[in-house]
Amino acid sequence: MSEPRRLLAGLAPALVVLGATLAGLPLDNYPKYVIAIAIVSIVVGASLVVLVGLARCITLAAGSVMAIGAYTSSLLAIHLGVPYLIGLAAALLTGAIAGWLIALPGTRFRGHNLAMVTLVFQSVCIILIREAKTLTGGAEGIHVPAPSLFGWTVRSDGDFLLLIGVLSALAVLVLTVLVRGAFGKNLQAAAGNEVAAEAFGISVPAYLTAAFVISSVGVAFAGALAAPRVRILDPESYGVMASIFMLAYPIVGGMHSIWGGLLGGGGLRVLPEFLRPVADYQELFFASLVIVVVMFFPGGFVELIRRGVLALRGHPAGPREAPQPAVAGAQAAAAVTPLPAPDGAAPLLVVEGVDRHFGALHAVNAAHLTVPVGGIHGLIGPNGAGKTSLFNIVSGFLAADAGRVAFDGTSLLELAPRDRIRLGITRTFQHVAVFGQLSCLDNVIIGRGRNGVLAAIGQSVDEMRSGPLTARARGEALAALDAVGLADLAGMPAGALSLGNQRRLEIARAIVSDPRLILLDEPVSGVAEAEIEELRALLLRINAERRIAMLVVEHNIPFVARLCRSLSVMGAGAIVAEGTPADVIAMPAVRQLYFGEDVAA
Ligand SMILES: Nc1ncnc2c1ncn2[C@@H]1O[C@H](COP(=O)(O)OP(=O)(O)OP(=O)(O)O)[C@@H](O)[C@H]1O
Repeated sequence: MSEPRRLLAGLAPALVVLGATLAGLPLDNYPKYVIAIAIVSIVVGASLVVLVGLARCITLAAGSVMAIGAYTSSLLAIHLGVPYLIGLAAALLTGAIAGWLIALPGTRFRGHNLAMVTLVFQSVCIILIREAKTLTGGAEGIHVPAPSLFGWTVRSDGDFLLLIGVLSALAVLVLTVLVRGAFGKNLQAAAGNEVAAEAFGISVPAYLTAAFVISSVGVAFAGALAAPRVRILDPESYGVMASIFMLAYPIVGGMHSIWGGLLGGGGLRVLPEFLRPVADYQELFFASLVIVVVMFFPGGFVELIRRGVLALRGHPAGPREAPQPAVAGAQAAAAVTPLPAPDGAAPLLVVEGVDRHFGALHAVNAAHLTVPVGGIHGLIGPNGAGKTSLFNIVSGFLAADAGRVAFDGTSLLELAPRDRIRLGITRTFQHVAVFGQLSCLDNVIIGRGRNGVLAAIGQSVDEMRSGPLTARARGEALAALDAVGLADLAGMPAGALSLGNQRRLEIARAIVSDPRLILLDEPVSGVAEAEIEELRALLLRINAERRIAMLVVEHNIPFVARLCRSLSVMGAGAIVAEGTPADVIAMPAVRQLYFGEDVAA
């Protein structure tokens, strides 16, 4: 996408909100009111896209969070005479606290358990507001004074529309930057595949907490914006039905883009105006709409519009993978052979005396192995031998009971998986773990490993204006994609690639951070026979050109034998043989253990 188009795409949702505001100003009072309330719902919808769409966390607490924003700004104005803008800022703060409080238990649960957690928060909040009568006016409600800013008292419907429209456009702009930028992409990665996300420096709990906080800040802000316009605040308006209605915004609009929030929030808020003749059946209509969307258009209105546009352009099927690109050098695959082991290469990864029990089962028993700098070491063994357990201990996804795992002298056992990338260790996965909804380019950018929450927020701002961080990240990622022959597919959603290309994408993601060691977990599992030799050539080329060491767990013995310079064989949790592939595979004990051959015969 060209730079002006990228900027315009980032600004477009906020411009639509401003456009709706300007279009509403000449209208009568009632349409002005409807548009103002619809714009507030757009802010709610866009905020919920962050939590419900990108982070895939269900919430039934949006009503209470909106109430928290509304009551914060209003009570400060009523009881302390706090100016409107400071009240709005306070609503952002209480919204953030509410999001953080929900996240404390919320990040540990998913699905119906999370729904229950948020429902409890919702109920407790509404009960507290109702019972704190002297402060909040209780169930009877409390009158909110007209806000005033810099001497301008906001009274008329036009004034309210202008105020709400401008501030909402700002909120939508901020949310757009976050959703479209590195923060939104990393959040989708965290929600899509926690293990892969953690392996590339994305702290899943930190991102989910940030999603709860950002989403709650947006919803509370919307509550504070709307409060003076609705004039009387009462707790029942923010009850569980309101929460359910708000949850429908991203579901109906579309969960993965800010436009879903706009279409869902704005659309569902305006729809009742068109349903007035059948007002008694409104709720039935809404329920049916949600069911129809979930069943037939899980991508919501956004998906429906996208399909329509593609159909008009004559591409009804959406993005498709182009014919398989040739990997540079693949033609010469058969000629690529492992280099001899680097003479006297220093040990890079050292595993010593590692133990792991599962109950009475001794799954890893005093295991040891060494991968030298620039070496390619294979780990083989029959099913259940303990290879995956040992691999997971090395990659940090399984704790060891005893032993030592050191990388270039640094002990790894105390490090979280996401911290290993900083040392220069990356990995691929037995079951390919690309982030399917993100483009190949974004998958590889995540592989750079600079994925802390604050860094991603900074990167999101940089991406909006295509600053130097973005240019560098894209340049490095494109180079890595080029190295594996996928540069032409950079913009393609990773989930649309063939399995062989997803394996290559994983390799690009693993090499982009310039690691010193890649842990390859069954790299040719499920790959078509014809592509295995290409992948072997690719790995050998990467090893030779970038001097990246590799530890490979694999069942495909011919592949391992032609890729690796040294092998360890596991049997019943222990390392039972090691040496060059030719020597190891020729050992009678290994043939018996691995291939079940009768050595005595
Ligand atoms: N989380 C777990 N809980 C209990 N037992 C486990 C667990 N993970 C592995 N095991 C057991 O530990 C032993 C070693 O399993 P592991 O998966 O490490 O072997 P493997 O060599 O990788 O096998 P495969 O090649 O089939 O993947 C097996 O008996 C397995 O059933």
